[in-house]
Amino acid sequence: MLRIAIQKSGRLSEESLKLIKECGISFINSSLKLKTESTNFPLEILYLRDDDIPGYVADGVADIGIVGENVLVEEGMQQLAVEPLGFSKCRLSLAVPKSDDYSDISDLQGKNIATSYPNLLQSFLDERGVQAHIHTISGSVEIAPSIGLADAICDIVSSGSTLISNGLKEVERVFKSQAVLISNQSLSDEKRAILDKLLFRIHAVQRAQRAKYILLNAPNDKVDTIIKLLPGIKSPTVLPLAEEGWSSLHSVVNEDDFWDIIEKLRDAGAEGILVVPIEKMIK
Ligand SMILES: Nc1ncnc2c1ncn2[C@@H]1O[C@H](COP(=O)(O)OP(=O)(O)OP(=O)(O)O)[C@@H](O)[C@H]1O
Ligand SMILES: O=P(O)(O)OC[C@H]1O[C@H](OP(=O)(O)OP(=O)(O)O)[C@H](O)[C@@H]1O
Ligand SMILES: [Mg+2]
Repeated sequence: MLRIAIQKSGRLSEESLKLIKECGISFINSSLKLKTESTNFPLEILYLRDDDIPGYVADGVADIGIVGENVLVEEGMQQLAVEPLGFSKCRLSLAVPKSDDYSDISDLQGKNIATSYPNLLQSFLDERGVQAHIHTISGSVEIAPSIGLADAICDIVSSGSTLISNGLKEVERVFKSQAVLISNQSLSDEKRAILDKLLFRIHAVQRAQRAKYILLNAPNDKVDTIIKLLPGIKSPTVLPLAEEGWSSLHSVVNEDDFWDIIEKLRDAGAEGILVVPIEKMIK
């Protein structure tokens, strides 16, 4: 049995649970139970505060975990990282009151900065030769300038709406983060084998998230031109349509190239283009 620690409630919880479910791992989810066992995979889930997850994984209380890279690096536990998971993307940024004249980082020399990430902030300031007073608080950081607690803040930003609502503007990006899978460094062979199985499933889910299945119809004389437009795929499926002189082409395209390709395909004579999500993709 492998033990995974995930955040009980917060910005990582929903996506962490979704990933586990998309891997075909079932469990009974109750908001009151802080430990559950999967009914069809050797996995036990522990629901914890995110800040505690790296420590528990390092100590072997949990075998693996999902946590923000910002927390992992803040706690000096980068060595536990297995791989990024592509969700809970955000940045750690410095912000000042919107009416401040800010030109560069030297403006923060000697200032008070409130943050929940003192280590990440300290190394950012050190690298730039700026000395400031770091005031560590555990939450509601954006309130600090308006109550006279600090001149600036360093906190998580995603859409930027919390900053705007609190009369602040983002002035420096300190760290880019996303959710990361972490693991204890001395797993037994049995646990390592379960982790490999889980990683195999995670990769299939991740590959599918980036890919779309595309189906289109084209006159036979356009098929060769259209095949050349489909990137990265050696050989798309070509099937004859019931209508004489027409074919149906099936292929997989990357989400990032999607709109670009769709336009080119249409210009090349493709019709009835269907784009369908893919649930799992095994190489
Ligand atoms: N607005 C956001 N958008 C995307 N990701 C975010 C956002 N805010 C935080 N995160 C990421 O999610 C992680 C957890 O954020 P959250 O705000 O839920 O933490 P918390 O309040 O410390 O939770 P806990 O109660 O577990 O200690 C952060 O460390 C960061 O990596
Ligand atoms: O740029 P935005 O999209 O506004 O997101 C940023 C906010 O999100 C996080 O807080 P959260 O809402 O998770 O609450 P918390 O402070 O209680 O953790 C973070 O601490 C910021 O305050
Ligand atoms: Mg926390």
